[in-house]
Amino acid sequence: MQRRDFNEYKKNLGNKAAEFVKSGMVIGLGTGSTVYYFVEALGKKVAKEKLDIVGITTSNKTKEHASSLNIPLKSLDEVDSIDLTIDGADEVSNDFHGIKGGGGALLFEKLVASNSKKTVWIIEDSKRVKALGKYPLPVEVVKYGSEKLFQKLEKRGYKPTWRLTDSGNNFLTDDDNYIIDLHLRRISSPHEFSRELIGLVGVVEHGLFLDTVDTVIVGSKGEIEIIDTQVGKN
Ligand SMILES: O=C[C@H](O)[C@H](O)[C@H](O)COP(=O)(O)O
Repeated sequence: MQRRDFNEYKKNLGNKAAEFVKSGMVIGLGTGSTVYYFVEALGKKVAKEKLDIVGITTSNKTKEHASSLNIPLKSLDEVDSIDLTIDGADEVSNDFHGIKGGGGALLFEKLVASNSKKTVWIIEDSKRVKALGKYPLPVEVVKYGSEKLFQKLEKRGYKPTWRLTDSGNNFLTDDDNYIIDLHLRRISSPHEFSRELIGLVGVVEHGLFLDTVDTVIVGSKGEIEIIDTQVGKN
């Protein structure tokens, strides 16, 4: 598929997601190239309809983008809860678990999602999979001792790689941590694996988003499908 078509998909997804936003809401603003179009659409909607909303961002990048469009923003600790979060995802399984963090924003995204009454993901159809794991699983780790942690993950057969910048330095998250990507191919028991990763000292968070999403908006061949996942919040 051509890049232009991809961007068209993302634009349609962003516009559709903006329809979910109503005046008076506190809105979680995800991160990524698909959410970019949602933020664009939201900015237009705020200006045109004089919507009274507050956005809670999940990355510095989204914060800059939303501010440039005059979307009113607050930090997570300044609000009681979030009514609705719109975010992207890297992979979504048939049972609606996801891998996120391709852009490195997993920690703040998970904080925002776990404080949201409703979470919506906007994805292209190609991101739907039977089982998670083909997409590298990001693990955010503190810098200190991270080489030891890397070796531990290697010994367990999880095929870790350091997330690097184009200039070859360690990628730094907005919270100033490193990311190790795990190349697993298939995660057969995501809940068990989530507990295992979180149990490792030095792991701050990982990109498995389990039992999180209420609605998935999928873009395929110019069509948009809205799937209510019926996933109960934990
Ligand atoms: O850290 C980044 C986020 O989890 C993104 O939501 C995810 O990587 C999907 O991004 P995109 O819409 O650019 O594919």
